[in-house]
Amino acid sequence: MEPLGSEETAPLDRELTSRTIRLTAAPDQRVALATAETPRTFWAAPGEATVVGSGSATTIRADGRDRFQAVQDAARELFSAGDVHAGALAARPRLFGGFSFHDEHASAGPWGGYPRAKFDLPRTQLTYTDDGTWLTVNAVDTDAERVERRLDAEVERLRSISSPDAGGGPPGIVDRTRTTSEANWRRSVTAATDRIAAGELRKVVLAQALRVTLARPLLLSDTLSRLGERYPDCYRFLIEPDDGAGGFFGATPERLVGRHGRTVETGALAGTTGRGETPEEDEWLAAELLADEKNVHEHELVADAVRTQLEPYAASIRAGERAIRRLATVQHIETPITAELADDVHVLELVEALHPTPAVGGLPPKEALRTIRDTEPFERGWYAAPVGWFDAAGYGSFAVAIRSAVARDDTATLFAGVGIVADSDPDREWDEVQLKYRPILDALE
Ligand SMILES: C=C(O[C@@H]1C=C(C(=O)O)C=C[C@H]1O)C(=O)O
Repeated sequence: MEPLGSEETAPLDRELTSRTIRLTAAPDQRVALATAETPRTFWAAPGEATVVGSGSATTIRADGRDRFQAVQDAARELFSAGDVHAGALAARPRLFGGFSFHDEHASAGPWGGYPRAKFDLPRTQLTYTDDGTWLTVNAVDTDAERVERRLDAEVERLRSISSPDAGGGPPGIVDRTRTTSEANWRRSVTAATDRIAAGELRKVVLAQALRVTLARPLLLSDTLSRLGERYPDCYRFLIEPDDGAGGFFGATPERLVGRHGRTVETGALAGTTGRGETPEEDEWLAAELLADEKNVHEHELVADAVRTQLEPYAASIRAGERAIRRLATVQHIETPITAELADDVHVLELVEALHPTPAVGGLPPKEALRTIRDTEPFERGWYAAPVGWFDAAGYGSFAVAIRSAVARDDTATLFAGVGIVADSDPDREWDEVQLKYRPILDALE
């Protein structure tokens, strides 16, 4: 990476020190997360190393309209002067976090402690790869000797952890409150389809929130482990505010964008049906979905928008075949899209260009976002927004934070949405929202 500041312009007290060691024995991911300091980080993604982060060596926050650029600038400064011995690529320093869905976002209610952008450099990071587990200790404004002492102490601590019991299953749900009644939903969907018919909109994704009261406190380490059993091919994440109160977590099937070298991987995921009772019924539902004009149209709007947004950056773009993505509770239409970059473009620039795709926003984007703001009676917060990580080179991986919830004390707020197009039926869309709550509801009740 091209360092931005010279020795003089990069103040010494921002210097990053990072040390890594390969562990011969490591606690499993659930135990590592259960015993981590707040704010904790968890990231598990298909084809990637799994990361458990403990505490924060430094936090980058941005609250302005230029939040994507502001995070990139702060990270460039952080990474410009460093004493980094990573040992393995996967164990290099990375910033983990995300953004709010809307540019205008209020850090209130369940979203207290969530600014418009926040990324943590974990103080201690465990990286689980196919060929071993690595421990990394990061620090800013500390001398190398202290960092090395912390590394030794952390190896000892990890060796002596006795496994906390898995908390005895899901916490259970004692009460539920919907943000949206069926009557209001019908009115909102009909208003949206009327506007689509009038040519003011082409697609809008409307969401609902569901607040549940839990019978017992939620153990997020257990919850993420349960989600991993049912959704091994999804992006599982946990982000916490600085004080650790109010974790945002989920298991999402949707990649926003990944960049490694000049290769960009993204895709379109939109169009939904349920799962069958038997393999034959699954196949029948999948075939029906792929042949359904409304769902294919809804999907193609997303695929076209992703290709168009990537074009200015790409030397080449390739879209794969439309296919079925089968999950434990639903089936989606998916089109993988890959591109080769013409230049060295930071992954956050691609995140900004793509978010929100019409899979979670709509078309035209501005009109759809205004409709979402005017219609939804709750704050989306970080729901359906980009979550993930990036490194000093501007490489990274981001998912769309759907199939998610934010939990605080004995409550959790779940979110789920659906794409509304011209011939959407309010009752069917209502049922689809309920289906999309299932991954998180099943992990809680
Ligand atoms: C908005 C959500 O899902 C999105 C909407 C889909 C649809 O309308 O078919 C499918 C997958 C996601 O892109 C959600 O799960 O909350």
